[in-house]
Amino acid sequence: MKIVFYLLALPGRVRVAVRLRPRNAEELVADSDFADCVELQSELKRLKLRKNNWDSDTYEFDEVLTEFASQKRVYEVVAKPVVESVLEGYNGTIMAYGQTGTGKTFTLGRLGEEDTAARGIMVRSMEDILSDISPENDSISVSYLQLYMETIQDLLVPGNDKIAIVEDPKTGDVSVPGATLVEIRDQRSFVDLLRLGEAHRFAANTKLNTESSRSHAILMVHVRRSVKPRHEREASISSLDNGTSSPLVKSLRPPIVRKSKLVVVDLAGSERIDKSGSEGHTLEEAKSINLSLSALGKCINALAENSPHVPFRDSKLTRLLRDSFGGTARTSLVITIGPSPRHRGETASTIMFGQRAMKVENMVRLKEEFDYKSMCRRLEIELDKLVAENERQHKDFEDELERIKVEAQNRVSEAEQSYSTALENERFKYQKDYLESIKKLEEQWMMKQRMHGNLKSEVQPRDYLDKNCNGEGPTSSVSEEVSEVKALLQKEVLARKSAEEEVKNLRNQLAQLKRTEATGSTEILKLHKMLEDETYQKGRLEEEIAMLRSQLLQLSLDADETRRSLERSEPGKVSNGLESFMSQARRPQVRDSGNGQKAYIAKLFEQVGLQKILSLLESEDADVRIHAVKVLANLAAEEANQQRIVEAGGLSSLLMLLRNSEDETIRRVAAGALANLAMNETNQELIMSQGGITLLSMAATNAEDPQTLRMVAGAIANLCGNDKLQAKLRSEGGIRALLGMVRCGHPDVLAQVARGIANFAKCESRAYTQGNKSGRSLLIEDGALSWIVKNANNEASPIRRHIELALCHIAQHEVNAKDMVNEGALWELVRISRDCSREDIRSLAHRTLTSSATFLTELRRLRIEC
Ligand SMILES: Nc1ncnc2c1ncn2[C@@H]1O[C@H](COP(=O)(O)OP(=O)(O)OP(=O)(O)O)[C@@H](O)[C@H]1O
Repeated sequence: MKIVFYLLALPGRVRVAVRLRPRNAEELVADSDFADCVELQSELKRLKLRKNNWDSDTYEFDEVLTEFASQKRVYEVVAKPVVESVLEGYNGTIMAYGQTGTGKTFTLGRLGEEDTAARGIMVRSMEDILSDISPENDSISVSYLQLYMETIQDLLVPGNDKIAIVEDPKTGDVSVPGATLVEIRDQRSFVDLLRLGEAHRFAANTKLNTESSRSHAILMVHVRRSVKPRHEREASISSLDNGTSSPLVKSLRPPIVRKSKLVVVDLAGSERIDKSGSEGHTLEEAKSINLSLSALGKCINALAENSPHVPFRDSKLTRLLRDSFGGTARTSLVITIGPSPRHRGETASTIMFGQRAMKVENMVRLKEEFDYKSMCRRLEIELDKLVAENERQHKDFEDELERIKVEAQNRVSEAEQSYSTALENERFKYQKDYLESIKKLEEQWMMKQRMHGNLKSEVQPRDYLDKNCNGEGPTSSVSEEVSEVKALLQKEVLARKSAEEEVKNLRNQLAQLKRTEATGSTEILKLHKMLEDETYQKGRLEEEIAMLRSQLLQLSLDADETRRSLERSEPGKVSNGLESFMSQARRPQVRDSGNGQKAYIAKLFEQVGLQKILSLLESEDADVRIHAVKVLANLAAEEANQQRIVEAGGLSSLLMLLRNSEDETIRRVAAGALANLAMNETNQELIMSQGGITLLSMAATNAEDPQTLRMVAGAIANLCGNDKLQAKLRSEGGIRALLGMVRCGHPDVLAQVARGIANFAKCESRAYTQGNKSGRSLLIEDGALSWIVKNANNEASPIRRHIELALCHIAQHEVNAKDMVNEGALWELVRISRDCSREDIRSLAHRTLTSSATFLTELRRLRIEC
């Protein structure tokens, strides 16, 4: 998608210069006895065309260039202004028209290689272009075409015959997308290219058995320049980008480019229109030249006469030049004439062509477009970087995983090793013990045998051992040892099994770890986000619970206190009521819901009395004051209580708290209570008359806590909805206080600010309609418009809806239209009229756009349909 902005549209007439060629050798001889057919008065910019010896017609041109005019001067008056405006971003056309041999190619196409003073317009134009652009940011490319017999030929790549003319239906811009485009980096390469083009033109003409004057040569120079985004150019909007944008955000902002085009056209010799047949050219060729040049003449006639139909489609030449005549380009035409009286007819017709062309008005336009291509390139680089970074991190992760795996394996094999060594040692130890025991038994047996002189007995030590091992006597201890050893062995076997089990588990865990590694990072991110949300929610809930608990507790304390003080003043009279409140307050259903609490407070209000609650606002005890103001705020939330609160002086007390209290909670709750009271029109006036807006503005400046700011903004927003208070509210700083609170950025605060602005805009709109207001909106005066425009498409719908309404209200009055256009509000109105989900706002925006002359002009200029 391409987004094009049209920034400036200026009317510009086609400029026409006439250039006289000096007599050539033939004319010097043949016409030696005759005067020139023209007389030039260059200072007066006049040309006299002789009718006969005594009479002549006089014509005025934008420039009259005599036969002595240098190529430099011709460039400066004919081409330089066009080249300069091409460099500023406008399209430009320079064209030469005239009879064959009168110097069109001399004027436009001379390369001036031997004599630099002879350089023509094409070469000089490129010199100026190349010296003005910045090679790093800008680019120049060129295509060179020939139009012969209604066929477009590519002079840079002769085989290329697929060149169509494309007209942009919206902008009217003409392009030839099939033409070869060659990028130009220096003057040398451009001159080489012109030479190549001329060679191809010559070859093509030879092949077609024609000559140059029968074809039109068209050089197109495309200039593409980067421009700073408008907001960088206009320091006034610097708040939009105060250097805090991240590089990624910056890279998402597409650069802006200006694309312009310089077209230099060397037309075919004009006399062919009349003489083609008589000079023996083929009928087809003559027809073709006739067709294109006479079509051009017809278009110029139609444009000069402001005719509703201009026959651009009659020939390829006129289609190609559509934006040069009556279009968006700055156009300069040089008509070339010869001096010979023999060609007076052709000269006269050339002069008439020039005269008519002078009447053609163009509307030159500056356009910029977002350079999505280069943004894409930039994003691709950014993406490559991110991918590389991601790969690097992935590799680090893999390496780390591998390291942990190796470490785990090492530990496992170490454990296995130490386990088997320990097992081996144990086994060895027990075997040793066992053998020693056997040895001991054998020695005992030997000793016994010796003692009983029974050495010859048949019984062998091994039998003795066996017997003892099987049963009673000294062998029983050995058998115990053996079974102990067995048990130990058994234990070791089990320990080994469990170690093996553990190793297996560790391996499984490693495998598991590998499997989950792919999804691991996204899961962690998700969990992280969930955790953050949960923590935030938990914090809020905890805050709410703490507040409710403290309210509940304090209510019972207050009730106690009130009861005691009432008992002291009117013993027995209200004690039953307070007793019952105390018990109610302690009953669990009080905690159940807001409704239960409200009912409880209402009953407290009934029975304890408002005066008592108000007197607690001045209590010595800060906690008592806090809870008294909370009770009051709860009461003020009920419309039924509001009048009584105000009559009892509650409004003044709340304002006093807002002014004097050093406790943020008290100020917050007092502002909340004021916001509730400010829903009623009478209260609004009372609040204002008691300096409420100044106090609320002070609170808005000093508070940091979003909840306090929300309450303050809510109170001011309600006051903004009162038609009678508009001027006072603004003069006492209400609008600025509202706008100041947007610093907090909390969506709840922004929603209240937006509501206040919408209320204010609605009242103002009513005042305009009733004739009570003229002049710019006070919101604009106080600088609210840029914030409004910036937030008109805020993603939070409560903010967006209020702002959309505010914009529609402000836009309804023509006096605001210019500021709205300048601040970019028009785009938002167009968006609202197209995309807003609420039909009433959508149609309000549409009505507003179509009923304002300023908006309609701007929309037309920007070619936006509404
Ligand atoms: N202002 C001038 N001063 C000196 N010589 C000129 C001037 N203009 C044209 N000539 C010479 O006149 C001859 C014809 O000029 P040129 O080829 O530019 O005419 P042309 O209008 O382009 O003709 P064609 O329509 O046939 O292409 C050339 O030899 C050129 O050098």
